[in-house]
Amino acid sequence: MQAVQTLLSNASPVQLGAAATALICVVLVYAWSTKIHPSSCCYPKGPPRLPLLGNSHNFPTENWGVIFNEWQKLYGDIVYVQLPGMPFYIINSLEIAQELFNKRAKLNSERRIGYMIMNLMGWSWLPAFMSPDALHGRIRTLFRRGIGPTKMPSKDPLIERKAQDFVLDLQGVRGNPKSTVLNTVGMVIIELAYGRGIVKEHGDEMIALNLEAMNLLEKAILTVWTVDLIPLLRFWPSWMPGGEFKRSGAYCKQLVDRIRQWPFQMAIERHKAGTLDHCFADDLMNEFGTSFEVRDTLANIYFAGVDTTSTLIIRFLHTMFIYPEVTKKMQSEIDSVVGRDRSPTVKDRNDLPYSNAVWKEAIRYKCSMPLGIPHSSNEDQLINGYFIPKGSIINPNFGSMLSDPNIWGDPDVFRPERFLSSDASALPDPTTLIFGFGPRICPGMYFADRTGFHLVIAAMALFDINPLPGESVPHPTKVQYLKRGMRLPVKFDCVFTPRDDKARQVLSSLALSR
Ligand code: HEM
Repeated sequence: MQAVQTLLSNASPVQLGAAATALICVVLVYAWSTKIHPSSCCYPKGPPRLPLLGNSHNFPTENWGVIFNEWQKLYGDIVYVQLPGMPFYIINSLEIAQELFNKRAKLNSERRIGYMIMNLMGWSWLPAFMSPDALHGRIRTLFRRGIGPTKMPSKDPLIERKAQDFVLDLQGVRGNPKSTVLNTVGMVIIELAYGRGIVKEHGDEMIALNLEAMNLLEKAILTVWTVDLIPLLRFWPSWMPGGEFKRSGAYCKQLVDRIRQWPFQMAIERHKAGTLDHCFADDLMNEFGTSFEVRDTLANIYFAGVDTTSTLIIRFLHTMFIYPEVTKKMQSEIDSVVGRDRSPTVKDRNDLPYSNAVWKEAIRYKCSMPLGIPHSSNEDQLINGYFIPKGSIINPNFGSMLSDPNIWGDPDVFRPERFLSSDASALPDPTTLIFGFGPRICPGMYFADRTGFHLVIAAMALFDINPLPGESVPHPTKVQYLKRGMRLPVKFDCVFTPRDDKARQVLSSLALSR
């Protein structure tokens, strides 16, 4: 203090004036950096916008993952896009995503889904679309009770039995194994939810119903609905010209209502009669009764789990197809741990470090589900000096995070060994990252990872994945992927050939035991 007084008494008026100006500047800069300025110029960079139309003209209608990665290279870790009435942010950096969705979870865990999907098509009960309120919290609790990390081991017998069906079905595949994988995962999920008896009697019908509703939802998500932009249209009579949106909404709603009610009623009847197998429905009804939350948790599992888990498995099998030398290494690890006389069990996983590394790398490499479900902000905020207004859509780009050269060094190289090196613990875990963030992180992640890994290990223990006769394995750089949200290979024509006589024997004895 003394020193300050001495300095002041020795200073000239000009020096005092300069010091005061500097002090005021420091105070103003501090105030500026801690206060949010809605009118500020500090929006992140983004693709060129047109007056009034914003980015409506150059926002992609497909291939989002690839285009968002190109934008990352041009505009950086936060990209700003202006859609009609909707500021849209693409978050390409893991660090920024963790700040926004984990540390500031209270500000950034909303969803913003339109009236058409929520009200007219009847999807407001899907937890992925709900606001993070008390009901959403209760449904997440039910998920934890049924398929949380401590519950999953009780599902191992189901997963192992279905893995046996899977390898038997793969024997017959000539061409793309997609439908075999989708059918297996669909059956695992429906049996997990409603039990073996219901699946035996109604499984195919339930899958068909769910698929139809899911296709309608997928199309609806990719459509800009006029009723979402002009709320007055909500009162437009469905029989009037232009009322098609109401009629197609009503059609979807009756499908969705059937998906929620019909299997649940069957499960209630069997539960009362004591004939319901041990399953998710049984666990939840024993603990929580037959509330609508229980019904909706069960009905959601198929939508949320089938396409996603199947995509991971198909992409893994395809990666093994194009990297046969990795398949060989994995098989020799499986042989040394499991032997050749039995099928792998879920518990074998802990003893398969190389196979686990391949699973992680297959999820990371050219990420199959590059975009999560967009979050929305419920308050104005600043991030790294950029402004995000309340009501913005904030979309994590996993594809960019999983191919960031600052994290991965050589992201375009398929190299499972990166997860076995001495500094592997510093790497993000793709088997966690792709499931999202904060209070909205995927509640099905333990199920998807456990089931997915076991199904692929069961397949790799017995089969080589070869090209069809007369064709050859495509070079990894020549592979093309679909331009949809789930990036499956455009062409995956293969044949699952039993590795040798030992594998044929295991398959024959499995077939006999059915
Ligand atoms: C490979 C498979 C899967 C992937 C990659 C995946 C990924 C995701 C992602 C990225 C989210 C959004 C997280 C966020 O907003 O930050 C999510 C949400 C969700 N997932 Fe999954 N998921 C998978 C499988 C499953 C399965 C098997 C189930 C159910 C059995 C499931 C149920 C849900 C639900 C209910 C939500 C909404 C959570 C909420 O908004 O609170 N998912 N999933």
